[in-house]
Amino acid sequence: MQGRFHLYEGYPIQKITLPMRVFKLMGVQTMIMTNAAGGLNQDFKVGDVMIIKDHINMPGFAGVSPLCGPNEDRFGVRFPCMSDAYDRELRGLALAVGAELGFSDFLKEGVYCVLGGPSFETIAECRMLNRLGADAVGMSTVHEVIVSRHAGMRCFALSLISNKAVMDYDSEERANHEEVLETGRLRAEQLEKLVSTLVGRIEPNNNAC
Ligand SMILES: O=P(O)(O)O[C@@H]1C[C@H](O)[C@@H](CO)O1
Ligand SMILES: Nc1nc2[nH]cnc2c(=O)[nH]1
Repeated sequence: MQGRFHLYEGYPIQKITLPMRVFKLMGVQTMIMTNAAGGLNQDFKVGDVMIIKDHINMPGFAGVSPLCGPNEDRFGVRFPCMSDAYDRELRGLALAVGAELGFSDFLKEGVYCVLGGPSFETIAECRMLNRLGADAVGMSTVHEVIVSRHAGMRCFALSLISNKAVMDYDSEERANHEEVLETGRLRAEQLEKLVSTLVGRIEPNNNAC
């Protein structure tokens, strides 16, 4: 996809995730997703690339899920499991490929938390999310992962840490979209190399539904 839809743009969540079901019908077995995210983990630096190992679905806590409504049995079960949402094998492969490419210095693993946006987080929100176990915060990806997993596709996702979440009341730093875009430009070539090399190494998913 060239870009994606977001909740903050006003789309119903089922429309945001419709492309995943189209991909499933086209025969796609493995979804690879990327996003820009704010770094909550104090060990993360701007420009780090976080392999997502798990997520916290904040809108889900409030009953906002792409799977709300009658279940589409053609795609998957009513109550899909999410404890293995981010494929362990693909995460391992990405770490290995990243090491081969000399990217280990900026390749991390962690937990992504999705919020609705479009406002960036307050300092209190960042502190809370960090204490809850999130390493990065953003406005996408999780809904897409949920629908992909529901349909039996494997998922792999990367967060580019485009800015550091502000956690300190004395800080002069302010989250802003220009910094997000600039960090994206700086890492674009390496991210492209990482993903294209990874794709070249992925075996077909023989367990796909
Ligand atoms: O689509 P992603 O999650 O990569 O985009 C993030 C969330 C907002 O669209 C934007 C904020 O700068 O970056
Ligand atoms: N919610 C959120 N989304 C982002 N996308 C890029 N940076 C950020 C951030 O700091 N917070």
